[in-house]
Amino acid sequence: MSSLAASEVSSTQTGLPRVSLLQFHVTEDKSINLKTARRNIEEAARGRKGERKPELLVLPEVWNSPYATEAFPEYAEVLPSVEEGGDMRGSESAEMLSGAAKEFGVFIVGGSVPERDGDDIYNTCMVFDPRGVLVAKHRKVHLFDIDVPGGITFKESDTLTAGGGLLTTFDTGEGLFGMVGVGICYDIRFPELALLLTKEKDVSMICFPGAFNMTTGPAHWELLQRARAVDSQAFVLTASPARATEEMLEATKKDGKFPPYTAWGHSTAVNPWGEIIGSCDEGEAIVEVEIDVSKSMQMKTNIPTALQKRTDLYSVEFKG
Ligand SMILES: O=C(O)CCC(=O)C(=O)O
Repeated sequence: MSSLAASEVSSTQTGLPRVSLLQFHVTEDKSINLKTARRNIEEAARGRKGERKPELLVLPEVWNSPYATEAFPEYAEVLPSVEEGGDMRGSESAEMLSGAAKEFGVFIVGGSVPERDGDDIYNTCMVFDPRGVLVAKHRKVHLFDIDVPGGITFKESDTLTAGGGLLTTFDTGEGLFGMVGVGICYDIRFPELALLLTKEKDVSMICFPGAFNMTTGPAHWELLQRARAVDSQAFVLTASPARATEEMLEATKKDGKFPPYTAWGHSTAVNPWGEIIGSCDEGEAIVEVEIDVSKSMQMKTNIPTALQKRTDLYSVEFKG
């Protein structure tokens, strides 16, 4: 069981809304993953004694399945759609997230899970509101296909299809976080996505469930979050799976079913000024932070880059 790390939490009770980032271990056993996620949601949603409870939780990328292209088709579920009112019956992961959101009265950015839709498999994030209603669904737009010799080779497109909807948002209301955007992991490398979320949807916060690795994690994870926060002038929040222990990696190798994946961890929250306001290391953790959304508006007013674009010379265009 993970625990709230005191050093990661603001000690003052300011009355500002809060967000918790959930970082937990993922195994090959889906039923264990579901229980672990549920237990972490419950622990995070209770908050710290005597302090305001978090209003929004963020789970990691691919938390119900091993992070392996071979595993995605096997673990994929038919997920509800926002348009059809969110019928959860095809998905035990959606059912769990929706039930927990309702029980604890909290927004849940449900990390991501493999989604089956006909012959296609997507890497999909579902967002539930405090009534347990599915309010947004983001299919990872930019697939993680990279080859860094001596580092990491990964090709999500071996089994996944890229999502076709770039700008995924949900509204939490003015008293909380306003408009919130969603991307998944590799999506964070594309500044256009964050810029368009600000330009078209005026978000003040962007959540990126992610699972960086031991090559690009130390080099780029924090850098990309701080960069996206500054260029979109919004809070950036990430949640990663906890890094597998040596024991867990050995067991995965011995079992031989799926190649082991070593996540970088380090779930992090960054404010629009580019400062880290909460983070953890590679182990299981719940990172709880206060969010003052007025900081996003302040940045947009004080350093009005959105109004100063030389659109006569260049543009970043949304094609719908
Ligand atoms: O961009 C990276 O370096 C890692 C991305 C990743 O792990 C992912 O998209 O799942």
